[in-house]
Amino acid sequence: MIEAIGLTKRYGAKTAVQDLSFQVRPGTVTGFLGPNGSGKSTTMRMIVGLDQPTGGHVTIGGHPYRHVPNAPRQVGALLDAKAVHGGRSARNHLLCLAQLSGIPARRVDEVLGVVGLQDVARRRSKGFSLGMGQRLGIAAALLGDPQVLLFDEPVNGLDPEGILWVRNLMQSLAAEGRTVFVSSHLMSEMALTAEHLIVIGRGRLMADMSVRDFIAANAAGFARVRVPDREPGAREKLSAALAREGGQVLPEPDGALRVAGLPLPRISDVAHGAGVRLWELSPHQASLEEAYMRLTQGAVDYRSTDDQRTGLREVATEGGVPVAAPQPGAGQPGWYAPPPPRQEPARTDPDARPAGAPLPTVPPAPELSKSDTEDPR
Ligand SMILES: Nc1ncnc2c1ncn2[C@@H]1O[C@H](COP(=O)(O)OP(=O)(O)OP(=O)(O)O)[C@@H](O)[C@H]1O
Repeated sequence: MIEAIGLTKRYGAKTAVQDLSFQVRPGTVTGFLGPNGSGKSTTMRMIVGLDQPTGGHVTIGGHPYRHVPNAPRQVGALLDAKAVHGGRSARNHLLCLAQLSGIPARRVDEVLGVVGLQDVARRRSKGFSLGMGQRLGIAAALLGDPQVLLFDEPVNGLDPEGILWVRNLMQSLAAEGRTVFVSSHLMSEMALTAEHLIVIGRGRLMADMSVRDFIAANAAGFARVRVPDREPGAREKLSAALAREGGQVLPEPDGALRVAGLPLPRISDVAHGAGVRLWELSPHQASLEEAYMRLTQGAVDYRSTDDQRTGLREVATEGGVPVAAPQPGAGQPGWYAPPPPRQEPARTDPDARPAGAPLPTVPPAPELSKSDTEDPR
């Protein structure tokens, strides 16, 4: 088990990790999520003794990494796949690591096979692609057959077959009772791989719970409702009726309605009561991505804006009329995070938003104030 207590790391005035406490337990894959620059790599480096905490401590099996008995055989990590001597072959790189840790040379060939690099084992790693480098890093982590494994963005650069392989590998390592801690920005992949999540934002703990609980706590399920296309006014009539019942109704780009806050049988009854026929009434689970976006949107440091290409493009026109350029910060089209389930649903006035109007942006999560995230010293 990995245990962090009050873990803090400052680089000069920058607080990268602040008062972080969590446990990573054996037997399950634990995902480590957070926006760019939130402190994931710093935390992982402190776990394996590559960075010293400014405050607090972190242990593996009850010991700081330096005092873990036979650490290279107990703990394996992929932290930076590029940290390889490029002039050495993949096999020689692993042989060096094996010799330093007292691992028999035959294990090198075993792990080369496990990661699928046996055919390029004698090639210099500086010619490796991003995905091949990742595979070599994973081989190094597996070398000592360790009980505790850390992977910092292991699927970065891997092809779809490689991503599936990493997913299966993580899960089988955990099923063998090992502790597996893995960071990733690929939410769909994390939803399939991890059972438990630790989410940080600006160096602070934001969530420590199962994937299922995380989605349930941060994004509500919803229903999709569709009325016959050729029944004028039916959609608006149903929207109004559902809103009166406390439903939160939003138009979907394809003309359907997204309804949160009402169970499916109630939606059906309301439609019946309003005299509106339904062509679709289907339940939908919010995704990990939606839940993650909702939780972390107030803790994102690096946010993109639309590219205005000022002075670089001709004004687009439709029939001689200039077409408005998209406005920065207007939200990502097609993306909508449902509200957390415990939030009081805001009643929707269907008259206020015509069919096909842009989907609303969600209210921001509470911002961490600067004084929360930066050490005053
Ligand atoms: N050696 C260092 N010196 C100074 N600042 C650092 C150092 N290492 C990390 N930081 C800063 O600490 C913060 C956390 O960085 P870290 O790499 O841990 O984030 P991350 O969550 O892993 O980000 P990403 O998802 O982009 O990989 C960032 O603001 C980063 O600039």
